[in-house]
Amino acid sequence: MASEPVNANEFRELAGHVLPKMYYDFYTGGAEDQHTLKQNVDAFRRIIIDKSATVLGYKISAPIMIAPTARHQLAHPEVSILPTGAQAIKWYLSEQVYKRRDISAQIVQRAEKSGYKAIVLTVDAPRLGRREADIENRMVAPQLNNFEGILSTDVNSDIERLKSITNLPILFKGVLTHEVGVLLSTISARKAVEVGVAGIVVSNHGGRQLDYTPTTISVLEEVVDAVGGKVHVLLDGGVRRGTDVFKALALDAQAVLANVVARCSKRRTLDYRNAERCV
Ligand SMILES: Cc1cc2nc3c(=O)[nH]c(=O)nc-3n(C[C@H](O)[C@H](O)[C@H](O)COP(=O)(O)O)c2cc1C
Repeated sequence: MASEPVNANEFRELAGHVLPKMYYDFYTGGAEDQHTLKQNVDAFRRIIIDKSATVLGYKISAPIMIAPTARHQLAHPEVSILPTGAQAIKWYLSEQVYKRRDISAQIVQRAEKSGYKAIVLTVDAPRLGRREADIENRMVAPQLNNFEGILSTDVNSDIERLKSITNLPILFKGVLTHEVGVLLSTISARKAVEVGVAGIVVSNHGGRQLDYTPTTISVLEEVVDAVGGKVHVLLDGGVRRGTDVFKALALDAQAVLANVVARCSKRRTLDYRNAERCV
């Protein structure tokens, strides 16, 4: 042990150095051959967690992706350059779809040619959020005057337009609710499934668009339940630690299980390990 103990095993090892053997053995020992005691620990050790996940048919080593963020150049002129050897699976983020099919087609085809594997359509940014710090700092977004009237904000038309120009899977980013209009998001999980997206990102744009929307982690279960396993569900917002990822995964699993239980409710007993039999 190098310095201070950092886990239970190292505390036990330290105790072995400082306690009389009689007391150390009393605290740490088991019955007879101590087989069960060792087996308890070994049983956990034998379980190897495979953290990999599959998204849109691509295997990723952990269920973690990087959310799109604009204007990296404000931090550093070269900061948004992807390393040549990057193993990343890139998805193209589209804030808006253009009313003119040829402009949309041009952009999407460029993304396809550059090896992007999906189109992510941000559905919670028909206009920029009121960011008061930006107002105070006079950090005014460049006006997109040239685009006036050519951007669409109608999700139904957007998805049809996108589908007509690409075979790439399409995801909606910015879904917060299962039903249209129940909460504040313009698009619900059910609607997203209905119009044929491959996945949705539960997101409130990191709280940068509309204040007082629900937190993403609080609506995850409802959304997972609503899509019933038909499309991928991703989440962003407030994820700051690896344990946050596992909390989200746990809620996701809970929602899936609840869904299965609901569908199996007519059965007298439910074998959770074979729950898919009820589906
Ligand atoms: C500086 C910044 C710029 C962003 N730009 C975009 C953007 O252009 N399009 C978009 O869909 N989301 C954008 N987002 C939102 C992120 O994709 C993501 O939804 C959000 O940051 C997640 O919340 P978190 O910051 O708490 O992790 C941006 C976020 C930040 C912090």
